[in-house]
Amino acid sequence: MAAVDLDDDEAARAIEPPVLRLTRVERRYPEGERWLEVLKSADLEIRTGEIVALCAPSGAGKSTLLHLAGLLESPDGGEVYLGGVATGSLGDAERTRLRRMEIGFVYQFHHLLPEFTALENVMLPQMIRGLGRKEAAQRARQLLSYMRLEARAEHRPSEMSGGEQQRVAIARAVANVPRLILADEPTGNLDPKTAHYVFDALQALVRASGLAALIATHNMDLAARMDRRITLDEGKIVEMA
Ligand SMILES: Nc1ncnc2c1ncn2[C@@H]1O[C@H](COP(=O)(O)OP(=O)(O)OP(=O)(O)O)[C@@H](O)[C@H]1O
Repeated sequence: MAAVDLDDDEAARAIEPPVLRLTRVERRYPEGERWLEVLKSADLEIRTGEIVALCAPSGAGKSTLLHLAGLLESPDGGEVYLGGVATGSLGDAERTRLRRMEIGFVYQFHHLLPEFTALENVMLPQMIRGLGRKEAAQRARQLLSYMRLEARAEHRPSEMSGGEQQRVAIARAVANVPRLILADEPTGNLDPKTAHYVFDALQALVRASGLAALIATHNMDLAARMDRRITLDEGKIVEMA
């Protein structure tokens, strides 16, 4: 039998469970007297190190998929696994704990707290998880400097550009060392050049920290730079060329 030649990293990745796995996931919403079937037997696997673009027309179910992957909603059928853990049978407290530990969210609008500085915004999720102020500040400074924002650490969101605010939001999303980044149009309100710059920062962080990311975007130039592209077709997840 021919030996398979894998390097150590590849071998480790092949053994470990996918960061995110959906099997035969269903989600429907009531629509008058009927049901709107948004996801119908949707399957997906995302592994460590992968950045996957989610490209689909408006209303196809991108946010629904991100909410299910982020344990913000539960499927009507099928299973969502995070790091190999089947989440369907978990109670609310366990789902919240897993979400806080494993997932970082990035939205189209940064949702930074306006009265806090960039540094404090990145410190906050860590302090909510129980880290001391000093350690949280140290990690926040590291992340901001990784994002080339050290000079903006003491600025409030209103004193920063859109691209800078979004880079702070990315630093905040990874502050608790999650395994998965879920992003909904993270560059949707940025000009094309800034969008690429923000994506560069996100990509570098995902690669450096061994995360995975699922990024909903309408920007096909950005999608082309990601490892894989998926779309939604009649409630199923389909790989794009
Ligand atoms: N809570 C809900 N109750 C009823 N219908 C819903 C609910 N959430 C979403 N929908 C419907 O499900 C479909 C998919 O919505 P979703 O927000 O996932 O799409 P999307 O691809 O993210 O769209 P967009 O790109 O416009 O944000 C839409 O037709 C939407 O109206």
